[in-house]
Amino acid sequence: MESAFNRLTDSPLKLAGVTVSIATIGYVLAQGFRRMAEKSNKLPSPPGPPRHFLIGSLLQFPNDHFYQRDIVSVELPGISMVIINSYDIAQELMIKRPNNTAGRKVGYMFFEVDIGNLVIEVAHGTKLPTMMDKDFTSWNLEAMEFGASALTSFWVVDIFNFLRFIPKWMPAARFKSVISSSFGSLIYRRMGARSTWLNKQVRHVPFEMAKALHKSGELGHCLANDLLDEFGPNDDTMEALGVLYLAGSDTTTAAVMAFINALMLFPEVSKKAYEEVVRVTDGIRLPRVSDRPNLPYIEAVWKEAFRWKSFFPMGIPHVNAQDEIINGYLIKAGSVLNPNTGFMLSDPKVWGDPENFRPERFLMDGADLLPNPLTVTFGYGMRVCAGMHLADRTGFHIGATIAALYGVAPLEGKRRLKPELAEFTDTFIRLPVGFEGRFIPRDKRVLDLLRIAEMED
Ligand code: HEM
Repeated sequence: MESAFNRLTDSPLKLAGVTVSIATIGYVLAQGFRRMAEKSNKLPSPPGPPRHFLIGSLLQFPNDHFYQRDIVSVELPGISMVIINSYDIAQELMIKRPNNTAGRKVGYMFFEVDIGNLVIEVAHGTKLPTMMDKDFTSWNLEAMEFGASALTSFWVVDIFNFLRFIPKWMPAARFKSVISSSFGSLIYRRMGARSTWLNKQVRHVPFEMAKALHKSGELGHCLANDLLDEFGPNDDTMEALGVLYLAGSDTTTAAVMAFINALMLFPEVSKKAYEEVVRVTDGIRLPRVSDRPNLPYIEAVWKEAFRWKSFFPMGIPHVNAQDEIINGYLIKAGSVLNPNTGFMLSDPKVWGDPENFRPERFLMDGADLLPNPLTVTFGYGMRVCAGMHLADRTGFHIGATIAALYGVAPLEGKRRLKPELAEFTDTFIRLPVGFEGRFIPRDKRVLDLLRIAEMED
C-alpha cells in the first residue's frame, strides 16, 4: 500500500504544500522554544525603585536616586520607562541600534496635542512674523509645554483609552484634566479644550496668512511658497509647516538666549569673544558664516552655552520596537527611552566642574574626549533633530554677531547677577528667570557696521 507520505508528495503542488506546512510548524516550535529559553534565563531590567502591584513605581517617581546610575528603569502602570543618564549608553542604544530604537510614544494624549511651534520665517516666509499677533509667541510656548508633557508624561488616558468618551461635565472626566506624573509632582491639568484651541491657533493662523500672501504673490521665497506651489493648500502642507514651527522656533530661541545670558553673566567671556571676532574682522565688518573656523573661542562659548544649565534637559523619548540588551540588562520592547540630557551635560564624572561656565574646557588638550554638548542636545540616530544644522548655523552666527557688536549688561540701576544665584524655569525648555538686560554698543562704529551689513545683504 502506498504510504501516506508518498500520496502527499505525488504532485509538485502537494509537495510544496507539505514543505510550507513543515517549515511553518518548525518555525512556530522554534519560536516557542526560543521564548521558553529566554524566559528561563531572563535578564533583569535595569535597576530602579521598588515596584508594587498595579501601580508599579508610581509612588517613588520621580526621585533623586535616578541620577545615581547610568541607566534606570521605572515601571509605571502601562508604561515601562527607562532613564538613560550616560551618553555612552545613549549612543549605544539609540545611535548604534537605530532600527530598533527610533520609535516614538504616540499615545492618545500625544496624538491630540501634537501641536505646532516652529521657525516661522523659513517655513512661512519673512513677512509673516511682522503680521503675527504678539499672543502667538505665548501660544507657542504653551503649546510646546503641552506637547512636552504629552511626550514625557504618563497619561492616564493613554492607558484607559475609553476615558476619552466621558463627557466633560462628569466628575470622573478628570482625564480632560489628566493625571500627569512627569518629572514633577502629581498634577491635574484641564487641558483637552485648551490644547485643541492652541492646536488650531498655532497651525491654522500662520497657514491662513501664508495662503493669503501666496494668493496675492507676496509670500516670497520660503518653504510654504514651494509647498503651496507644488501641492496646493491641503492639510498635509499645513501639518508639514506646523511641525517645523513646533520643533524649531522656541528651541533655537532658547539656544541663543543661553548664549546671550552667558555674555551677560560672565563679562570676561564676553570680552574674550569680542577680542576674538575683532582679530578676525579687524573691526571693519561683521563676522560671516565662513569665519566660523577662525573663531574657536566663540565656538567653545556656544558649546558651553548648550551645556551649562542645559536649556533642553529632557530630550525627546524614543521607544524600542523589540527587546534590547544593554550592560546585561533587558529593556523590554515598547519601553520609553528617556535620554536624561540635563544630567549627561552636568555629570561631574564627565565634566569635573560642571557648575562652572568654562568654555576653555573645549580648548584644552584632551577636549576631543568630551561629548559635544550640541550632539548630546540634538538627539540620536534616525530621530536626530532634522533642523540641527539650521539651528546651529543661525544660532552661532547670531551669537557671534552680538558678541562683535555689543556688551550685554543688566538694566540700568540693576546689578549683574552672581552666576550661582541665576535661576532657570522648571519647564521643558528651560529659560533664565528674569532675563532682562541692555545691549551696550562696543564702540561708535556699530551703526556703520550694521549699515554696511545691510548694504551687503
Ligand atoms: C537649538 C535648537 C533645537 C534643538 C535643541 C532641537 C532638539 C531636538 C531634539 C532633541 C529632537 C529629538 C531627537 C531624538 O528624538 O533623538 C528634535 C527633533 C526634531 N527637530 Fe529639532 N531642535 C532644534 C531646532 C530645530 C529646528 C530649527 C528645526 C526645523 C526647522 C527642527 C526640527 C525638528 C524635527 C522635524 C524633529 C523631529 C525628527 C523626528 O522625529 O524624526 N529642530 N529636535
